[in-house]
Amino acid sequence: MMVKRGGLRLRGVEKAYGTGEAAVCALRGIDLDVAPGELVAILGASGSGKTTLLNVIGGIESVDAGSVCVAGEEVSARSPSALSEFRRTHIGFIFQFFNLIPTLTARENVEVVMELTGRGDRRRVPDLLAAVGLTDRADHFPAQLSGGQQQRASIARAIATEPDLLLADEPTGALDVATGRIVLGLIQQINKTGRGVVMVTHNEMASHIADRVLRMGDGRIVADELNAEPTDAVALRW
Ligand SMILES: Nc1ncnc2c1ncn2[C@@H]1O[C@H](COP(=O)(O)OP(=O)(O)OP(=O)(O)O)[C@@H](O)[C@H]1O
Repeated sequence: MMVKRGGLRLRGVEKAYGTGEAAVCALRGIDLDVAPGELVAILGASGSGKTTLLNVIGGIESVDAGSVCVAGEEVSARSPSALSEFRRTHIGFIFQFFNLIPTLTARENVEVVMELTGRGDRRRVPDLLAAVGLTDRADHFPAQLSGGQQQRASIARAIATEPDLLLADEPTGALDVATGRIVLGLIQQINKTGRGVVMVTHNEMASHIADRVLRMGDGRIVADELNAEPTDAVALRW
């Protein structure tokens, strides 16, 4: 039986950037439970706190108050080194602008995270690249790849370490519609292997692939809706 992973429990999470009069309050008391294996989309206006929430879940940002529990582990109140250990073990990230290392090929970008984290099986790299449709571009550098191909390489990299939870920040934001649909399809496939996914998007249509849609406004979750029938990415139109 498939094991579902990557559940979340956030309680009273607050986060501000800066101090005193210049402080910007990005999260104003977030309570959130996500079941293991759920695919959650987060929508909301620019500046509403979506990326901050994703970064708090992924242990990229610390919190000022409250607790964050991911895949059964308490993340808040960890030291920076314990946080990076947590990220290595549990989280895969996908970003809007791919964040590949420009001096490494697609294959090497996948291999290097395995080396750095000591996780994943290097013999699986060809399979990972095949799964994202990049076999014939494996030895190309990022600058020699299209945006969609770079995002596919970054997806292979994100799952190379066998994470419990995939965090995607605007994964289709820099892509055309057809390419975005392919990337969303890959995200959906990864979710079907039991991994949790939290995806920030500006695209209402992209959120239709999710089991659940959260909307943020001014540092709070202002709506939380289950999607009874998530759409297959291949059928998305926008
Ligand atoms: N490093 C930072 N330093 C200071 N303020 C920040 C920082 N990062 C984010 N903020 C502020 O925190 C608030 C929430 O930002 P966040 O990036 O989480 O929003 P968002 O919903 O992801 O926005 P967008 O859709 O534009 O990416 C905004 O007011 C933003 O200006």
